[in-house]
Amino acid sequence: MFKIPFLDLPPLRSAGGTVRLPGSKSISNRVLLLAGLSEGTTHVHDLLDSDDTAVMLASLKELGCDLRTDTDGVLHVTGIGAQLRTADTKLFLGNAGTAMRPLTAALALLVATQGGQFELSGVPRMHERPIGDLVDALRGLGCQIECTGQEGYPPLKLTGPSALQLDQPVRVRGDVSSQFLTALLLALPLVAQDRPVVIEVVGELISRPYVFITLALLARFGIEVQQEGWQRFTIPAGSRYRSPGAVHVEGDASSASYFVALGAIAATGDPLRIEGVGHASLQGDVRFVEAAQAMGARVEQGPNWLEVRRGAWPLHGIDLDCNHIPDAAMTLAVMALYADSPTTLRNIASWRVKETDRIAAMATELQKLGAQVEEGPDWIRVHPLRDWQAASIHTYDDHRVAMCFSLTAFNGLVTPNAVSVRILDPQCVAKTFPDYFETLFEVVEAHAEDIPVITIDGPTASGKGTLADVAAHALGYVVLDSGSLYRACALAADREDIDLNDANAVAAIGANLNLSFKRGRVWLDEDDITDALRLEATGLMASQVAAHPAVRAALNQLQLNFRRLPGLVADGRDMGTAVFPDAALKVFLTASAATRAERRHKQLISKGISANIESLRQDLENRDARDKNRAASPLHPALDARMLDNSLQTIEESVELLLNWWAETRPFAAQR
Ligand SMILES: Nc1ncnc2c1ncn2[C@@H]1O[C@H](COP(=O)(O)OP(=O)(O)O)[C@@H](O)[C@H]1O
Ligand SMILES: Nc1ccn([C@@H]2O[C@H](COP(=O)(O)OP(=O)(O)O)[C@@H](O)[C@H]2O)c(=O)n1
Repeated sequence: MFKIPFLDLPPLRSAGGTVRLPGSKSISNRVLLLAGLSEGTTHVHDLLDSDDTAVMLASLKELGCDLRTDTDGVLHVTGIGAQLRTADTKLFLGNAGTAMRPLTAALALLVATQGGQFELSGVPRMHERPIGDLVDALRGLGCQIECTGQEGYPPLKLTGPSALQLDQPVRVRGDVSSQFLTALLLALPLVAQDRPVVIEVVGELISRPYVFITLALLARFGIEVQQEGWQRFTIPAGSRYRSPGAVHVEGDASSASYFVALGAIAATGDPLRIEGVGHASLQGDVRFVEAAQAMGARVEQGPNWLEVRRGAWPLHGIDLDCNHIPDAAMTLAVMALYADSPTTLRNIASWRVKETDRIAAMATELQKLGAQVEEGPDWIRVHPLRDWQAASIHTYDDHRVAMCFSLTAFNGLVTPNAVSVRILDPQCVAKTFPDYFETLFEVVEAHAEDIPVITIDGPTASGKGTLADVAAHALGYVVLDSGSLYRACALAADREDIDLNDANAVAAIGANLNLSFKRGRVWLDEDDITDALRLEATGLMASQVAAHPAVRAALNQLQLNFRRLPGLVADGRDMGTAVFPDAALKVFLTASAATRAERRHKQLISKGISANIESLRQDLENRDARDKNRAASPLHPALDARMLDNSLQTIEESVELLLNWWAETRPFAAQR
């Protein structure tokens, strides 16, 4: 996950390959609640690992469920068998609507029948998301619920016991959110032992596919709800939650929408294969596929997979009632930018009460890119965009805003003047798809020259590696420590007893280096060479082999291969002058010889390697001289490098300066 303030996406050009989707959020949290209320143990496979499921799991634990994850990642949930184990608890539910609504209903009924007190709260945004219709329905049954902040919104205090009146149908509004009905359907079996319980929906039920998921999962847990259309539901007398044993959670169909769109926009060669959802999925959002097809996507599907390619290009504008795919429909608003005519998405009033007011958010952010957008209370119209502006996209703590705006990075497919897109707070995707951006980068390609590079060159122990690591971390970029390649090459040659003056023999070793980088360690073939690499003796050998043009040529491609999405910070001697001459920012980092000798001394001592400061200084001055005076790629600043002497700076000060310089090169600096 990119835990950084912003992630810059350079122009992306094509897509292809295979994506395995994380588990569905809707299914995961419903399954968890049902397993938590059931008797017996449920073995949950492919559960989504996200903020929202973490909230539900923490709540179940608090309520006394036994949770265990085995080495295969299967979660074993032993439920409370509808019996409260704790009577007075506060639950913090973050911004997880899929936890707040059903837990409110279940706990309100449990305290009404068994006594106790629960307080349910969340983040500030959760306290702005209405829950009044559910509270009213539960109060109508006899539950005691207090809205401790504003009436109709969390936080809530649930107290009991209290008498329940179950002989009349429970009435709930269905036209604002189907989550209220889902909450009641999931919870009312708790009180349907002696008599059937009837729920009547007031108003036209929206988002029916989500209710369909609820009914299907209830059936798996032993509760067969009788349904009369979408207005009346009866939970039969004698209903009891029973664990079905194993449950496999489907891939998240809403998450699939970004990759379906990606295929429609950019899979011009191989298709984009999406594993985890298909025509047999329970989730209504798989019908996003039909909308994408209407816009031009070519889709093949099996029971649990999809393969998507570009069909029509540009895409076609559509006019669609999105009631059946409320979450996935946001993706259409971004696809609309690549269309040949305006796209109108209707019947999306529920967008206004999600993680953020999604109609307003989409309109504002699309306009930042230059798009013409119109909106109404329950609709949005997006016009095709050809004259794009680089933009910094606010994500409103809304995972879907972040994910769907990543697709705007393909603007170079409809304009010659491709622009980069900045996604603010990219870690908000943790709500449903923590590794979304990593997954995206695995199946998309950019032109190498579009992938931004920062180079940091300079003499030994000036702090290049340190600065490169911290800066790369802050930007979410890949790091190349080019010195380690020269060091590894020298080490490999030395191990084979090759004369380090034999340029061709060392170059042959360099061309076939089998290096891998795993969890901060460096491996040469089967050997962990991390520690050997850092020895001063290895540095000296590296400087020796680095003087051979043939060795430099042999290692060149290896270094270019590090230019990967979303960007690169490369440190060495000739990163800005020879390997990445087109880098957007080149820094030449120096510090006095005395300072550098002192730093290297401290560094070695801290690693338990003994060293003498005078001889270190002598060695580094010799190495500087050799690096500066060699014929092949000598150490010198690039003409367009920015000079940074950090002798008197802390690491933090150097990093801040570099990031400020970087911000100046970015097209959206003003919007930050
Ligand atoms: N600006 C700085 N101020 C103080 N110490 C620094 C600074 N930059 C780096 N160092 C320290 O100097 C040592 C050498 O830095 P390193 O990044 O390994 O240098 P290089 O990659 O240029 O050889 C490290 O222990 C590092 O913590
Ligand atoms: N891009 C690079 C990086 C390193 N090198 C050589 O490899 C040696 C070791 O590099 P390094 O970056 O690991 O060295 P330190 O600066 O960390 O001591 C340097 O002294 C250079 O001679 C190079 O020639 N070109």
